Amino acid sequence: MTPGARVAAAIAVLDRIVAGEAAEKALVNWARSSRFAGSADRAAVRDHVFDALRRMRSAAALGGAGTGRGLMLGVLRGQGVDPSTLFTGEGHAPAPVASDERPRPMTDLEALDCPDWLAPQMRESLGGNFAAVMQAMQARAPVFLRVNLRKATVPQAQTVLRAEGIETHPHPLATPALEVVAGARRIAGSAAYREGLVELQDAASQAVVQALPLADGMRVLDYCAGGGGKSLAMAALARLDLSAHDVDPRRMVDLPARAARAGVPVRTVQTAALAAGHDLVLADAPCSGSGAWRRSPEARWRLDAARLSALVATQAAVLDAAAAQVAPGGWLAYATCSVLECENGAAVAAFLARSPRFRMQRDMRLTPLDGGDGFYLALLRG
Ligand SMILES: C[S@@+](CC[C@H](N)C(=O)[O-])C[C@H]1O[C@@H](n2cnc3c(N)ncnc32)[C@H](O)[C@@H]1O
Repeated sequence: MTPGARVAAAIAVLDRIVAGEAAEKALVNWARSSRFAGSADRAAVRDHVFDALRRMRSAAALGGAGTGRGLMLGVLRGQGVDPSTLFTGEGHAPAPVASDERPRPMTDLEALDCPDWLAPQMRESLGGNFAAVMQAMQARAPVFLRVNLRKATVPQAQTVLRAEGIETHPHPLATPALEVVAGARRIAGSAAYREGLVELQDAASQAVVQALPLADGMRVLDYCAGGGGKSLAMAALARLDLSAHDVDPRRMVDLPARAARAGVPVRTVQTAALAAGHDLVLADAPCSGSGAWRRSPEARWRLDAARLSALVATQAAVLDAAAAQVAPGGWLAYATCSVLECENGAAVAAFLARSPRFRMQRDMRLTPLDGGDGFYLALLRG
């Protein structure tokens, strides 16, 4: 595909997303109906689409319309690319830019790609960092790996990765964290990945696990395990008696194979089989994902006030249920990948007010300005 044809494909995919289709589904549907597209084409179209989703408001203003075409015009203008070099009308490229397809002025919140309704809460949560964090979330997220310290040291993993064309730098957010600076698309096929030397995991997610008071022999429950990213990271740090649980056990289907590849023991547990008395329970609760909007940019536009209140209610229920699994004197660790205080400090304050058995020991707030996703962690002792 020519660069112009890739832009035209992104416009078609964006039109479907604007009409309500989920981004991943729209991309898969496009790829299925475009067998001529190779992997480099698919990657380029995906990058265009996700660049537009990260900047939907500012791109619409720069492109003069909120359609797929307007968004792509705006994305290119925002990147300093003259759209007329791609909108040529030749072959499969989009039609030439018309004289009325001009940028229009934008508000401060449009320029920051912040939904109007959420701005007051975002400002209150982020204080003086509001604009800088919103700007950081307009960019692509770095790719991070977690070195599995059970199998390799950080320099050893770097050497193996380099031999496969993957260049990395250690990242200060967490000891096993590597930022990938070249060759990211080779990771999934690399021996280092297949043999469990490294896992894909955001550096802030790794920092959250590193901040947990883990020690050999502890009985630990990952209460909201999902795919088990944090279970695996915990198991790599200490020799634990570790159980992974999720209200939706289908999310954990790949976990036994991932644990085997990593060479760590993780037991998956159904809700009915949960047995209280854990030294540490991690509740990595479902949340708005407002710290991870670089990675999942659609979430920013799909969130609304009703969904946010429902999430806060779920977080309260998760905290109460997870707390019941903590042994006397044990730890309850509450985490979200949100930067919103209603899901973070306020959720924990409300929990502590109704659960006098627990005391706050420390908490940690990370934003994309620290390099990884936005994350919150509260360590409570019961
Ligand atoms: C943020 S994700 C977990 C991500 C995972 N810990 C990781 O690091 O890859 C939240 C998970 O909580 C689960 N969940 C939602 N409600 C829950 C509940 N009431 N009890 C337990 N898990 C729940 C969801 O199914 C989802 O997999």
